[in-house]
Amino acid sequence: MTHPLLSLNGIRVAFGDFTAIDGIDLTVNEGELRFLIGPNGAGKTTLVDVVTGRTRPTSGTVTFAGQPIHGRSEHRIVRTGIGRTFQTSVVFEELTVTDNIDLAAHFRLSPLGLLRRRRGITATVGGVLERTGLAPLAGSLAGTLSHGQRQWLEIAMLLAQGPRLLLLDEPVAGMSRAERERTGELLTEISADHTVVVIEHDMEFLRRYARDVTVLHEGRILTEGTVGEVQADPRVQEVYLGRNQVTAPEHDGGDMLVRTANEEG
Ligand SMILES: Nc1ncnc2c1ncn2[C@@H]1O[C@H](COP(=O)(O)OP(=O)(O)OP(=O)(O)O)[C@@H](O)[C@H]1O
Repeated sequence: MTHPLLSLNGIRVAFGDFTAIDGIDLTVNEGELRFLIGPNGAGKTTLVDVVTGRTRPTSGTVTFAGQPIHGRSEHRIVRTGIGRTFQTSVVFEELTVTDNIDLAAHFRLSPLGLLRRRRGITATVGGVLERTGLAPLAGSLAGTLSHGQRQWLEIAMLLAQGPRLLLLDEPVAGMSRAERERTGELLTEISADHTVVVIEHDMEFLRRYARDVTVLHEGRILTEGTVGEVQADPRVQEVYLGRNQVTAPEHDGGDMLVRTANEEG
């Protein structure tokens, strides 16, 4: 049985005269690991911003765990169990890995509660350190971590908040091959007991770790399906290929998608 955890209905977002999201219906079921792809400017981040309350939709509804959440503040939406990472890092560099996770775990406390909290490695923090492979770095300052380790710390901080839905914005951008592999394994493992939505440009990563893929283009859903179905869709190839012919892409994902599709086709 599949249960919808997140449903977007008729979402539209206009910035002045420009329509960034143009009528999107999207359902993510409990336990899914869903990848959201699309060329630069397709509307992926804006869509995630709508879910997290950072951007109010011009029209449409967002339902999470059976409750309408559009119109709620970002703060309240986090408390309903939706966590996200950003393309830019949000860790406290001068704090240790443990302290960063510990602070995230206590995000529901008031400033006074935060000061009075029990510090150190609680069961939640310890569990997250183990799960993300950061236990050996527990006492290291976040500012000294490698790029990959920093990304894992951000995922660890999300996990510590106990969300039901994790939204990850380009988690493997800038990572080495080994770091991408470790991240893929981590996402697969996390998705065993969380629902995860990943925005990603890295097509090799997508091909290895994605189950279901939604392709956005110009603020609309172009297609949805398994990785194989999406790669084989001529409209998807055209969108990426067309874009590559017109402008040099910021990321190499489009090129890789087409190459992959041709290799397999
Ligand atoms: N605050 C804003 N004001 C005006 N236009 C915006 C704003 N935010 C996003 N846009 C525009 O909306 C469109 C969708 O942007 P968005 O960042 O959601 O795309 P994306 O698919 O995440 O792209 P990328 O892969 O480059 O991150 C783009 O044309 C962008 O310039």
